[in-house]
Amino acid sequence: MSNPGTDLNLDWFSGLRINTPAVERRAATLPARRSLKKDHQAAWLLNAVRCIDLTTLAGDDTPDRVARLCAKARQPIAADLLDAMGVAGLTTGAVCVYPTMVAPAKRALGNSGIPVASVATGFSAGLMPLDLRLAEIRYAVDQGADEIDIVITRAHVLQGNWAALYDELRAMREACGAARMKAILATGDLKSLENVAKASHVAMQAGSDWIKTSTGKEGVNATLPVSLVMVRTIRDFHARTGIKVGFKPAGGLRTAKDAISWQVLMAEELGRDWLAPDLFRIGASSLLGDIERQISHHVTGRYAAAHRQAIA
Ligand SMILES: O=C[C@H](O)COP(=O)(O)O
Repeated sequence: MSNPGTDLNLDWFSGLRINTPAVERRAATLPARRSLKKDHQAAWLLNAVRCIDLTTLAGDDTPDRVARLCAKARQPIAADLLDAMGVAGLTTGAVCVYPTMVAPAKRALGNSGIPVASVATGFSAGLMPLDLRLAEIRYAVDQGADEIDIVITRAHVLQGNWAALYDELRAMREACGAARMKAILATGDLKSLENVAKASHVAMQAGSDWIKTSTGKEGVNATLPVSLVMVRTIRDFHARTGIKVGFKPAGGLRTAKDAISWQVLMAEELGRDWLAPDLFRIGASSLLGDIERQISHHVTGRYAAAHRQAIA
């Protein structure tokens, strides 16, 4: 189901103030919370795997590297470990690549049903004329992308130009056609939590299916305080419209502990519906290795040698 969006409603956030110390305090408690932690840790790690957008966004990406990544997306955890846990058919949520790598990814994923996400709109800075950014979206869709991860114009946020932000996002949404859209806010560039919340509102009003923290290329990428602010705007948007928008933290998530912390955030702030790949993705290039290590430890009681785990 995709988000049809709403008109631009500035009054939903014009008086918005954020108590930063309170947000930071609340975020700091999340990694230690018990709700999802100990008992079912392996199950939560498996759930994180099915929500990963397994990503390669490097200048030296090649079709071969993308094919290896896709093989990992199809079989993210060693078969013997999954057998031991009685789990079958586990894949990552998607594979995320640059537009010219969409076709190799589609080929490698075949009929696995795993979606291909493409970044577009002049990733990662987005500083290109709008018609070229829209053309890039259409190219990626034409190549077979199922999901498009766009970047916003940070200047629109920094200048409080909400109508311009809304209009560009609407045009991007339109260019996506049937593909689902993730709006990357690049929160590390937005200067304040108020700006993060306001940009989140506008992105949802303009019809984003997920809002995403970061490109992985900003100086500061996904953090728990920023994520808390974003998921609370998702909650607010849902309360006002009945529409469920997804969340994608991305950039710098590398450990199984990170995967648990962000799932605790989703469960506590939004509820269990937001723990499925339709509404939750983790954008990560190097998280899977640590998750596999922890699952291996869970199954065998010891840590596997690094060479046993395929590169994620
Ligand atoms: O969208 C995904 C990010 O580029 C991933 O960032 P990462 O390489 O820090 O995991």
